[in-house]
Amino acid sequence: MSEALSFDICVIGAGSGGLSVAAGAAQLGARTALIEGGKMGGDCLNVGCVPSKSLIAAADAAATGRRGAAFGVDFPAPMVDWTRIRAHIDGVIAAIAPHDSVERFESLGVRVIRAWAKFVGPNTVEADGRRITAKRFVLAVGSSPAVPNIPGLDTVPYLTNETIFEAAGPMRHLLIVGGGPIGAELAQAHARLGIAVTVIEQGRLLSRDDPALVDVVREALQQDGVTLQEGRAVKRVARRGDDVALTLDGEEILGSHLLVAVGRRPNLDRLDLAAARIARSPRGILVDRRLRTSNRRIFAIGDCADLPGTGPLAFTHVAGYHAGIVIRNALFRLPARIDPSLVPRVTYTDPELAAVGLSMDEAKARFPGCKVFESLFRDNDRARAARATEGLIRVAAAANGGILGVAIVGRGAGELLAPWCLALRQGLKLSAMADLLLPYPTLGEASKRAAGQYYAARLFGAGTRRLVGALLRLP
Ligand SMILES: Cc1cc2nc3c(=O)[nH]c(=O)nc-3n(C[C@H](O)[C@H](O)[C@H](O)COP(=O)(O)OP(=O)(O)OC[C@H]3O[C@@H](n4cnc5c(N)ncnc54)[C@H](O)[C@@H]3O)c2cc1C
Ligand SMILES: NC(=O)c1ccc[n+]([C@@H]2O[C@H](COP(=O)([O-])OP(=O)(O)OC[C@H]3O[C@@H](n4cnc5c(N)ncnc54)[C@H](O)[C@@H]3O)[C@@H](O)[C@H]2O)c1
Repeated sequence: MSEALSFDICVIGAGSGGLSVAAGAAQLGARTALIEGGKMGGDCLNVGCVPSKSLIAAADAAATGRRGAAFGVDFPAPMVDWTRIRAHIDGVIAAIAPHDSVERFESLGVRVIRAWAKFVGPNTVEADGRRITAKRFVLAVGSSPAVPNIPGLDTVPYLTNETIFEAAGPMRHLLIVGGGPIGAELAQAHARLGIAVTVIEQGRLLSRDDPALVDVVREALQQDGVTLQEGRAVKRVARRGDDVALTLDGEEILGSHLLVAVGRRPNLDRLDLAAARIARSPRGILVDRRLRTSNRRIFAIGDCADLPGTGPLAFTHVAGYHAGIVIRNALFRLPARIDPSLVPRVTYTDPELAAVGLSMDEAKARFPGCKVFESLFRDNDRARAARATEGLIRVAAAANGGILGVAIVGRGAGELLAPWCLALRQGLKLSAMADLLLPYPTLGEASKRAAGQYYAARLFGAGTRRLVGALLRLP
């Protein structure tokens, strides 16, 4: 007979979302179980954010030499040693891994079970031959790379985010299907490390972002040597000797390696959701803004959750945000709800592309008096000194100065977004940013400059001039 275990809260999936819930619940005194079938740390640590940002850092080092020429400092062409790059990536993962380890979670009082979990009833799962019941379950099972239905794809070897980092090495020509964040980041990183790269995107590059800002990224990718085929679909895939051949309306492109990066699908196949009466959509487990599933004792968070009416929000910080909402709902019985409009995102190309709040078009459509203010990096003295003038900040504001959305492209855009995230979260107006006293010269002054435009028309308008004129006439 299988062992029976009972908990206050049982978390399935030890990735960004599940680990946060389990750590929080155990430290609040709840009897907590954490079930993980794959690697502790999930996608972000093992095959997502951490290895990708580590590879990008190596690629940035390779690009530094080229940037030097603009200042009169010349470097020899970079020598790329892929064995050491792989060791660097593995080293970063290994340095973070203890934080996500079984040992750490057991030391916090969590019962960690290394097995795949499957529902056998509305409040019972089975894992590793044990029956586990809990008052609350949290599903944090993440997502996997989607595989497009392209004839011939199953006849060739192809890479995904799950295999590309361990395969990191010299490649003659990397073909990437998909120009979303994964395609764009990895295309630039590989190109900077000396590999020929072609991206085939059926729509446009980074289609969720402001087209004018994406233009700046597109230009940078092309300067790094990436060939972009936008608005083109792959009709067929075939082997040509050692190469992979992609057919796009008549033309054939040959490459030595193929990376598929066309989006995600939720990891739901193993769970038997029907046994727990949990409703799902093709995009994931259906949740409300409290992250409750159709079974009110079960929550779903992170990449596997689908909140109708919002686009995909597959980010590590979203999984962490969800975890905090679930802790409040499940343990404190507070009706906490997520606010998807506060979710920021950064694509770590160089220059970076960052955004929070409404897009400029959404803001104009939803707020009739909305105005968009823009500040260019080329007008910022720090950007000029660093010769990093390709960038801009756009801010959409309501007629009363309320901040509706911000989008930034440029060096360090992700860091520049932080004060805007704070402003949106706190419901601050543009005056808060315009009033800031900032050190000179910093890139942050570009944000202040964008905000200041809202007041410039009023400050230097006829009314203020009349007032100052009257005051000047006083003795
Ligand atoms: C290449 C790449 C780069 C990325 N870069 C960034 C970035 O820079 N910034 C950012 O914010 N986001 C980034 N992301 C997205 C980020 O990795 C995910 O949004 C995040 O990992 C989602 O966390 P999660 O907890 O929902 O799922 P995961 O981290 O995927 O964890 C889910 C876990 O559940 C386990 N599991 C699944 N089913 C079961 C089951 N039945 N029983 C037991 N265990 C199960 C899995 O093995 C997995 O370990 C990137 C993603 C990729 C692929
Ligand atoms: N910096 C970050 O935060 C970061 C980085 C990487 C990934 N992520 C997360 O991971 C998610 C997945 O990333 P992604 O880039 O795989 O997915 P995505 O859905 O964001 O982009 C996929 C792209 O592939 C294109 N596409 C789909 N089918 C195609 C086909 N048959 N041929 C050509 N193009 C095709 C789509 O038009 C789309 O532009 C992201 O949405 C994001 O949430 C985040």
